[in-house]
Amino acid sequence: MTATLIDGKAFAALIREKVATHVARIKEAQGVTPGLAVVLVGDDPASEVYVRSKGKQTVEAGMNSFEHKLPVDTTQEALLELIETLNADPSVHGILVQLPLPSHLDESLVINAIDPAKDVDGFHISNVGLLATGQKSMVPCTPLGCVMMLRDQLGDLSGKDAVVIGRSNIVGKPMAQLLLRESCTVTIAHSRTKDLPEVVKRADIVVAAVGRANFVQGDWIKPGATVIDVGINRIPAPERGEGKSRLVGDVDFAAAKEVAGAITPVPGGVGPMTIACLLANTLTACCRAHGLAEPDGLT
Ligand SMILES: Nc1nc2c(c(=O)[nH]1)N[C@@H](CN(C=O)c1ccc(C(=O)N[C@@H](CCC(=O)O)C(=O)O)cc1)CN2
Repeated sequence: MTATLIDGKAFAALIREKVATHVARIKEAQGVTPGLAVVLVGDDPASEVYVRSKGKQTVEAGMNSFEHKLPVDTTQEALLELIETLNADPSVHGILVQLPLPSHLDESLVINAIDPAKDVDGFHISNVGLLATGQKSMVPCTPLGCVMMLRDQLGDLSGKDAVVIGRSNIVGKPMAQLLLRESCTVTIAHSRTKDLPEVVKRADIVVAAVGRANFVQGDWIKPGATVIDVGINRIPAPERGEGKSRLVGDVDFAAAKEVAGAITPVPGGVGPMTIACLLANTLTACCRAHGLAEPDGLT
């Protein structure tokens, strides 16, 4: 059996189109333009690429992009001051601080300084609590993208057995909450889980978010299961030439695709959905701030 490939790149393009259409509508009808402020501290090359991409896609969707690049030795005080300013700025509907932050900065303190209504990453403790208690919140972008792809692939998710491998605050835990919201039966597995292959084998839905290249083996997958690979791991690829590398996920894709019913590739699966969902969250935050109707299917 060869699995259906879930094309995250194409799906993300559809989400961006939907966002752009709604943005054009509220600009025309209400004179409101959603604005996203992205804060980058330091010069991590991967973060610079993601931030550039966020700015470009924000503008392409018709929204305002405000980029704040701060030096690596920025103090906590200066960063908190910038966040205060952005919190108070009515043209900014979404604020995102690119992670990881340099090690001298306290990530939790910084994230929790963002106005929860503008927290388009959904990482603020208030949004975490709202999501966990089934209330309206801002939802973290990567898990939101995963659930959108699952709904598109499977329709109603209720009653499905889902395993999330990984318990990070950014992906694993919110992913589990979102699957619960969809009425799945959810297991969160992690490094101490006993008989992980057996646990995974029971699942109709497998979400791999462990950050270990090719960790999930093909023979762990239940035939016909849907596999969402959140991992982005760069590994050496000497076959491409000296010093070359390539991206792989947390799932052994070649083996898993022979067993699964559907699977996301890496690259081109979950990754592109992250930024598309950031645009969707920015639009949602703007609509909420102005008391406007929220677009369907983006939360
Ligand atoms: N504040 C945040 N920081 C970080 C987040 C986040 O959601 N909020 N997520 C990641 C990085 N990230 C966005 O910020 C991100 C990662 C990957 C992709 C993506 O499209 N990946 C491509 C491959 C890209 C490549 O070739 O290197 C793919 O998987 O196809 C987009 C966004 C950490 N920080």
